[in-house]
Amino acid sequence: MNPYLIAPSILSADFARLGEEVDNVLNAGADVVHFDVMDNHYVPNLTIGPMVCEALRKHGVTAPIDVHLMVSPVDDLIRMFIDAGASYITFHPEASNHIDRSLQLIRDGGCKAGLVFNPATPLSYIDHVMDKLDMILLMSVNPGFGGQKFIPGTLDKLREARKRIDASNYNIRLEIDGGVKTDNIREIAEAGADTFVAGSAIFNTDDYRATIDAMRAELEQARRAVGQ
Ligand SMILES: O=C(CO)[C@@H](O)[C@H](O)COP(=O)(O)O
Repeated sequence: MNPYLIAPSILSADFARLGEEVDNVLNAGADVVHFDVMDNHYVPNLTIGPMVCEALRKHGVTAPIDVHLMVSPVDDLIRMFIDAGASYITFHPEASNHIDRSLQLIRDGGCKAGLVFNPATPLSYIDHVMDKLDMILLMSVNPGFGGQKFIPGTLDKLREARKRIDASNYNIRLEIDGGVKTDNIREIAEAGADTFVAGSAIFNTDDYRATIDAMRAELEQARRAVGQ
């Protein structure tokens, strides 16, 4: 099993102080910067693009930047985020005209590639592209906004995805995004996730380190429970 990674979603950060917010959350022990890109077309909201990713790199961020594209179409932005310094690039399969080609584009650009599944999107999209995946991201809310409630049915979907990954020969991260909090992260990890996006649960607290430490303590319990 891969080490557990905590990936704060900067959607809930103070955008007026973004560089400082990212520094603070990384200094508080976060592993990955989760970067939500919304286009007011695929989802009903508008956020940040490749210029902001590049600005974070110029600011000195060396941690992995995990770019979640909630856009349609995807290929032009994939190219731009490769150039902007992304580490992971994930997209929604129904937003790409050619899923295999878009995944290959990401890998050819030197980034790790992944597919994202909305709560009602079937996992079967992974069937013929497992060899091109570094990450599967399950949305546990409908995409577009931070601060929503975790949809409990996602736990079964996580178990199914975990089985599929373990039965394959590939090292694919299983990421969860939406409504992840200190009081449910353990159950989510026990269902099979290894990468945890949390926006409001971290950025809406005064003490990022205390929140991340509390999440890690829960994850440690999960690790014991799943026997890793
Ligand atoms: O991609 C999204 C929303 O579309 C997420 O990354 C949210 O930003 C997570 O926020 P919280 O539910 O953790 O507040």
